[in-house]
Amino acid sequence: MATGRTHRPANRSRGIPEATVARLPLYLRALTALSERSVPTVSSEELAAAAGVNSAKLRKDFSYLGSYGTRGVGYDVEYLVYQISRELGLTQDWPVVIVGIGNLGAALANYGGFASRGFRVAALIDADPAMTGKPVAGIPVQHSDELERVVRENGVSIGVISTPAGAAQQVCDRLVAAGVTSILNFAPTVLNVPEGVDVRKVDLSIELQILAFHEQRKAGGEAVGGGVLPQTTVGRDESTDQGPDGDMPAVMPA
Ligand SMILES: NC(=O)c1ccc[n+]([C@@H]2O[C@H](COP(=O)([O-])OP(=O)(O)OC[C@H]3O[C@@H](n4cnc5c(N)ncnc54)[C@H](O)[C@@H]3O)[C@@H](O)[C@H]2O)c1
Repeated sequence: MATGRTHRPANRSRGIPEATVARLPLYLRALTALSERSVPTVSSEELAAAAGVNSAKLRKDFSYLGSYGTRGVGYDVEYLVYQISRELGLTQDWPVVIVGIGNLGAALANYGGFASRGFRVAALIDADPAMTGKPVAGIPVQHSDELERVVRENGVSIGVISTPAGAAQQVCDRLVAAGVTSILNFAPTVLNVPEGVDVRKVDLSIELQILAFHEQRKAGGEAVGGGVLPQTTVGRDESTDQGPDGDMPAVMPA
């Protein structure tokens, strides 16, 4: 099996840099909050602050969408919500399957934020026969023997893996063979996937390690190797305010 790509510099269809794609959900979240308050327009500075992103970067990102705002007025909130949703493919419903319904899988299944963003949890799958038929978040868990049928019948293209690390590659292979082309992997292991399959990896312990690094630096001011590190990143949200083409999101390419 071919090794999965770990870096995709630009969005396949429109040449949007991957770092911009990673920030679009942040803009969308901030814009949705404005929309809910019926705010009609927003300046790049206000939106950048709400999204936790630098405003020059925001303007550059929006230029990829062909959205330049109106001088003195700003950006039309509703139109930007529509544009970003369309760009992210959120104007359609995405059935998602979660495999591994333990502590994490159950928490994910119970998370209401997926449905409100167009991700419908179509099925829950677990290898433990004792789990079969048990409802989690109102959805009966199905045995992993059913994985291929469930993927096919629900037209699932996004799979979430929350199994132990040792089972993740095998689960991934079965999901891909069944037709899944995007994987969100929570298991602490690197997955190999064929060309054309996207893997994103979430690892909260890595985020904590990065915070620990900064805590250590704040406490001592000394960098690894004895040199004092530059102060520019202190107080920055490194998951959103990235370097020139740097990308350190909480959800990482696998
Ligand atoms: N990414 C993160 O930030 C993060 C945070 C917490 C946990 N995790 C990881 O998520 C995974 C799940 O953690 P947890 O605490 O929910 O574990 P858990 O033991 O509570 O649940 C794992 C579930 O996977 C099922 N399972 C095992 N093999 C399977 C297979 N082949 N097919 C289908 N289901 C299978 C088990 O029956 C069990 O229900 C672990 O790999 C853990 O390291 C990641």
